[in-house]
Amino acid sequence: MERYDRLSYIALLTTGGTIASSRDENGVSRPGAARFDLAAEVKVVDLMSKDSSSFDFADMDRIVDAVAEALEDTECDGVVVLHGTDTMEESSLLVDLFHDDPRPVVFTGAQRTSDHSDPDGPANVDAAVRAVTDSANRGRGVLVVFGGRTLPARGLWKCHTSELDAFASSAEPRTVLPRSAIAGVRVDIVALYPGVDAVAIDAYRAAGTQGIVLQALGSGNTNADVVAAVKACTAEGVPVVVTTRVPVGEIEPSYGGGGGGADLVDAGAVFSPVLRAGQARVLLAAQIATRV
Ligand SMILES: NC(=O)C[C@H](N)C(=O)O
Repeated sequence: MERYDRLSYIALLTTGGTIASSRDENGVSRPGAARFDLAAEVKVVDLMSKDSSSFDFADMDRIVDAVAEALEDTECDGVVVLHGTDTMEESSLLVDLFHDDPRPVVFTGAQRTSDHSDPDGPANVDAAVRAVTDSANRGRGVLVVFGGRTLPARGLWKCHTSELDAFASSAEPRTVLPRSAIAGVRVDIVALYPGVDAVAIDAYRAAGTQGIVLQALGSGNTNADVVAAVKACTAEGVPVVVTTRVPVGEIEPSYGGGGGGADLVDAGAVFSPVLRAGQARVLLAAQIATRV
């Protein structure tokens, strides 16, 4: 039986977000430093102090590298990452895609600023630290502990703008990729809607996109103009991944008729069975970066 009764220390990486933010006299939130009293031995690494909605792939690479660096120390029992909620689904997935170590990596953050009269950050950090020290979480990949829930990063999406349990997840099986930076990889998301034309897809293709994620309708459907534009992309070797704007349920190519999911597959697109657009984009970028 695996022994896990020793607590050396936990690495706590801070990146900004609401958990580290306070509000000015106009009620506008801005990130500062995140500090907590914790009943565990914690080594704090201040990586960034940004709202996560302004993160780019280079920022996410920095988090991946910092997690890997923390885990190089065998005395480190696991990592907690404090992160804004807006793009937690992207960063936590990217770390998970490369995380080949049984020690837990747990993301958390907050919906309320640190100067709120009843902030949610302290309880979330406390729960995240406890999750890292829980031997049951070894080998589960990257987790998000937030608002009383413990969720796998793979399949995560932010499902509420203000509720304290802001996330949901539809986990899919983990496969781990060789670690590679994704900064510089260009993958674009195209939102589809009734009457959409090929302008956005053609513009991204002209801009040199390396991959396109379609946020399609229903179980993965659109119209014939989009199918033709997808065919032009895949003919040039630009991969196209189909997701949906519907938050829950499987995505599958079950319709024909010229613009259905089956037509998209005939045009060379591939379906993302579970991941929605934000995470499908990160997965495609990582696959392009690692040339899987
Ligand atoms: N609740 C939050 O953390 C939202 C914030 N805009 C962020 O993602 O950094």
